[in-house]
Amino acid sequence: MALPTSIKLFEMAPRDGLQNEPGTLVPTAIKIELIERLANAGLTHIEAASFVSPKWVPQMGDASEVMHGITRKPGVVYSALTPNLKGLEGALAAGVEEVAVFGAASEAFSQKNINCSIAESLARFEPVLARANDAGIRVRGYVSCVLGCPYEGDISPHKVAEVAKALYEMGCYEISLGDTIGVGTPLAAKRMIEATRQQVPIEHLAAHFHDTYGMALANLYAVMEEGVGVIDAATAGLGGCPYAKGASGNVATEDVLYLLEGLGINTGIDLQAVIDTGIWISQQLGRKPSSKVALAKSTVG
Ligand SMILES: CC(C)(COP(=O)([O-])OP(=O)([O-])OC[C@H]1O[C@@H](n2cnc3c(N)ncnc32)[C@H](O)[C@@H]1OP(=O)([O-])[O-])[C@@H](O)C(=O)NCCC(=O)NCCSC(=O)C[C@@](C)(O)CC(=O)[O-]
Repeated sequence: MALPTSIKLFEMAPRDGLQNEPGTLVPTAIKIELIERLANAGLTHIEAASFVSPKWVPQMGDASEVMHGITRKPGVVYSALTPNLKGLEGALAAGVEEVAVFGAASEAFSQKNINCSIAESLARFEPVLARANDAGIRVRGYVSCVLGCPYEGDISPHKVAEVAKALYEMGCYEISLGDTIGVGTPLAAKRMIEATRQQVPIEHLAAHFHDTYGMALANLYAVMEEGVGVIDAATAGLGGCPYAKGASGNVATEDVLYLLEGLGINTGIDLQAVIDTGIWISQQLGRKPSSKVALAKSTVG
């Protein structure tokens, strides 16, 4: 199948990128500056915060302050994770204009991550969708562990399709399919998409691939060939998941942009500005960006 002619990038660094940062809390001002720099670089969808329990994910404990603190750029959607009604109410009070619920295709991961079964999570999301609908905001849905689980191992593509379908039928406008621990390979990624697109139209599917085994770009190319046109990525390749030990961050935004430029797919995003932002945030965190493109195009290496 031909590759999509346009790709929407969903930037994850402020949320998925920072939620698992070890050590001291990243200052709110740094998070705000990161979000503003990303918007200025041309990213139009930025997952900015997470309204989850601060006991579970301390780095996201200042979600409200972050959302209140950012200067919003017209045309940019600043979204946040909301696992339940409490999170949604916090997000609404902070002026969030799009939220996301997050489930899993693995029972064990669901328990570790959000302390309930898959069925309980779906039941918990129903009132979140209803309230968000009343408030006039869109809800994205995530499915974690679509290509493998740290506790259960292999995950059936049919289980992924089943959970994605439930979220879509509940009203999620887009379903982001997470290779949470980055174990996928291209053929497995294709098979997972083939099964899921039977239940959810391909234009409502997004790829959210972590790069633990260095396969994320290859997997993205494979699912783009299946028609996936939305990609989640984190500048500097920041991140990991608190409930998936050893998992590295999302595929780096810089690397995805370089791939897309090479394919002649224009995103309107300024690659150099993203590289600079990745170097800046990595310096704040005391490390180098994990983006190969950033390292190749700069002197930080
Ligand atoms: C879902 C819960 C809250 C259930 O946690 P729980 O303990 O089962 O919830 P509860 O309803 O029994 O409440 C317990 C306490 O948490 C509070 N609470 C309850 N809800 C909230 C809230 N929204 N915001 C703030 N506080 C909250 C609640 O008020 C209470 O406070 P206490 O009375 O003990 O002081 C918990 O398990 C949690 O916060 N988990 C966080 C999971 C998480 O953030 N994981 C990382 C994101 S998912 C991910 O990274 C994957 C993804 C999306 O990127 C895709 C991929 O890569 O695959």
